[in-house]
Amino acid sequence: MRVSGPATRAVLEALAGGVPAPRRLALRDLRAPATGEVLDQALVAYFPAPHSFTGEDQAELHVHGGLATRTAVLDALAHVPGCRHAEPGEFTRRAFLGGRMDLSAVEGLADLIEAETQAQRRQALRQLEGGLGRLAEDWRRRIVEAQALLEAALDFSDEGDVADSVEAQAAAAMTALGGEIARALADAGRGERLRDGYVVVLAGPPNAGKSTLMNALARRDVAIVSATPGTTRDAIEVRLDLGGLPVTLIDTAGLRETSDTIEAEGVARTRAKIAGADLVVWLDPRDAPAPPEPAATPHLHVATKADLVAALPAAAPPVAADLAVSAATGEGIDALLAAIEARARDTVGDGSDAVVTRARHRIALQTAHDALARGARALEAGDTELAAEDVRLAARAVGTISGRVDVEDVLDALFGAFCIGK
Ligand SMILES: Nc1nc2c(ncn2[C@@H]2O[C@H](COP(=O)(O)OP(=O)(O)OP(=O)(O)O)[C@@H](O)[C@H]2O)c(=O)[nH]1
Ligand SMILES: [K+]
Ligand SMILES: [Mg+2]
Repeated sequence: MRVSGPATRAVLEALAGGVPAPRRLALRDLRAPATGEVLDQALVAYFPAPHSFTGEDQAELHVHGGLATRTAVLDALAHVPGCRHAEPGEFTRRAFLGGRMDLSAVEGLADLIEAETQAQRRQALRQLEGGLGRLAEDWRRRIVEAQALLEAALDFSDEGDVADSVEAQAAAAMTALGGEIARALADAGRGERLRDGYVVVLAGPPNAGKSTLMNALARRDVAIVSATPGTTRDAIEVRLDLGGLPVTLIDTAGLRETSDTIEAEGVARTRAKIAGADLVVWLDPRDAPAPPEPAATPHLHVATKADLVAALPAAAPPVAADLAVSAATGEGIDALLAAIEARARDTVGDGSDAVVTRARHRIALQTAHDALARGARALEAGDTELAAEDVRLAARAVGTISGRVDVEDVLDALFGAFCIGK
C-alpha cells in the first residue's frame, strides 16, 4: 500500500511506531492507532520528498495480501487525520502535477501496465522514459525560436535587410521542422497499431473451416465447430502473441445470402469486421472452392481442408491460394502463423522506433505540421504577422503532447483509466 502527501510521516508514526530511515525497508509491526492491536508484520519504506514517485513525502507498506489484513490496515489508515483513499490514477496525477513526469510519459506508464506483448512493452517503456516527450519538447523549443525570429522581423520591418534575413532564418527552421514532424507522422500508424493490436479477420463462405482454424491458431477451443453451415453468428475474438506482436484474431459468420435474420445480422457483422481489419485471411475450402471477396484490405488467400485433396474427383478445379492448410492434420498451420506474423511485423514494427502511439499525438503533430506549412506560405506571400500566428499555433499543438498547455480534458480521461494506487 502506498501513502503520499504531507501526512505521510504521521501515518508511519501512527501505524508503524516511527519513521524508518529513508529508502530502506524496515520490518515493523503495524498497529491499529485506536486500540494498539497488532494488525500485521510488514516491510515499511519511507521516501521523503522530493525523491519519490509523486515528488511528495511517500511511504510503502508491504503487507500480507489477504483480504482481512488489507481491510484492517486500510481501516487503520482511514483513522489517521488527513488520510483518505486515493482516486484512480491519483499517484500518477500527482507525479504529473508535481513535474515528475510529462503527459507522454504518463501515457507510456499506462501502456506499460497494460502491455501484453514484448513489442508493446518495448514501445511503452521508451515512451515512459521520455522518447516522445523529449522529441516534442525539442520541436516546441525550436518552433518558439522561429516564432521569436518572426516577431523580431516584425520589429525590424523598417530595416528591410535585417527583416529579410531574419525571416529567411525562420523560414528555413520552419521547413526543417515540418519535414521532421512529417517523418514522425509517417510512422504514426505503426505505433498506434502496436498499441491497439494488429487485427486479423478469418472470413469465407459457410463451412470453410473458419472456426476450426481459429481454434487451431489459438490452440484452444474458443469457437463452436459443426458440419452445419451458418454455425457462427457472433464475431469471436482472441488475442495472440505472435513473436512479441499483439494480434487480435477474429472468427466470423460465413458470408452468404440468407433469409435467416439472425444469420443475416452475423453476415453484417462480418462485413464490418472486414472493413476494420488490417489483414483478411480468406478461407476457401478445398471441397467447394469459392471466389475470394474483392476488397481493399490486404488479403491472404488460404485453401482449407487440404487433407481432403486426395478424396476430390480428379476433375475438381485446384484452388489458387497463397497457402494450403488442414486443421485436421495440422498441415500449413505454422506457415500461416508465420505469414500473419510477417504481415503484422511489416505494419507495426517491433516497438523500437515509432514515437507516435496514440491518436492524440498524431492529431497534435498533424495540427502543428499544417500550421507550419500555412505559416511558410504566409511568409512567402509577405504576411509575416499571419506567419507568426501560425507558428504560435504550431507551438501550442506540439505543447499538448507533453501536457504543457491546456489538456484538462485529456487528463481526466487518462488518469481515470489507471487503477487506484497507481
Ligand atoms: N476434413 C477436414 N474437415 C474440416 C477441416 N476444417 C474444418 N472441417 C470441418 O468442416 C466443417 C465446418 O467447420 P467450421 O469450422 O464449423 O466451419 P466455419 O467456416 O466456421 O463454418 P460457419 O461458422 O458455419 O460459417 C466441420 O464439420 C469441420 O469439422 C479440415 O481441415 N479438414
Ligand atoms: K459450420
Ligand atoms: Mg464458424
